[in-house]
Amino acid sequence: MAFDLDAAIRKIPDFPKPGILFYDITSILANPEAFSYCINSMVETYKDTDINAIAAIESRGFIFAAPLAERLSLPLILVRKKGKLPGETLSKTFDLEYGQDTIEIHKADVGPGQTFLIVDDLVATGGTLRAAIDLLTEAGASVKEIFAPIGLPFLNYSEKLGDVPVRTLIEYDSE
Ligand SMILES: O=P(O)(O)OC[C@H]1O[C@H](OP(=O)(O)OP(=O)(O)O)[C@H](O)[C@@H]1O
Ligand SMILES: Nc1ncnc2[nH]cnc12
Repeated sequence: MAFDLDAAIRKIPDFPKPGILFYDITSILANPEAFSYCINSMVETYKDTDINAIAAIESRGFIFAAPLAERLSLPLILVRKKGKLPGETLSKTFDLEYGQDTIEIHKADVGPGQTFLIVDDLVATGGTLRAAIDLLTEAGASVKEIFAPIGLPFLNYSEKLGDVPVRTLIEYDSE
């Protein structure tokens, strides 16, 4: 029988703002079987593909991307919130489900010849991932696919990400 990932995800109503149902991945991390299920599913999916680099979205995306990069022996590039990377950066500001943010990458670590998988924990509006795709593309790399364990397709992320396939382990239909 397939692993019951839904049962491993804590749902918190009205966090961080009224009307938002928060899908909390800390309950996956606190459950070794659930976390292994996520990482092993990713390894099986991407082990024989032509991706040659992984981009991880701060901060919860780092947790899922790092074990995958290590298991597949691929370079791991951090997409960080503004002001955290010490070297020369490219940056992008974008809208979130609940606010606005700016992300950055190190210019020196990304370039032509790289075919990226972008990893995050959850896709909501797709704003973060759209900004990450644009950054990596501006740097000369290409983005082959997006992976996040959780997807919220009712927030219409495919409108923003239609040109890049999104793979998830579980999707929720409404809040
Ligand atoms: O699809 P979107 O509407 O862009 O939203 C999804 C993003 O929002 C959350 O990150 P958040 O900015 O809350 O940061 P965190 O991982 O550091 O908590 C989540 O981890 C995704 O990165
Ligand atoms: N509803 C949600 N739950 C958890 N993380 C999120 N990031 C953006 N929207 C979210």
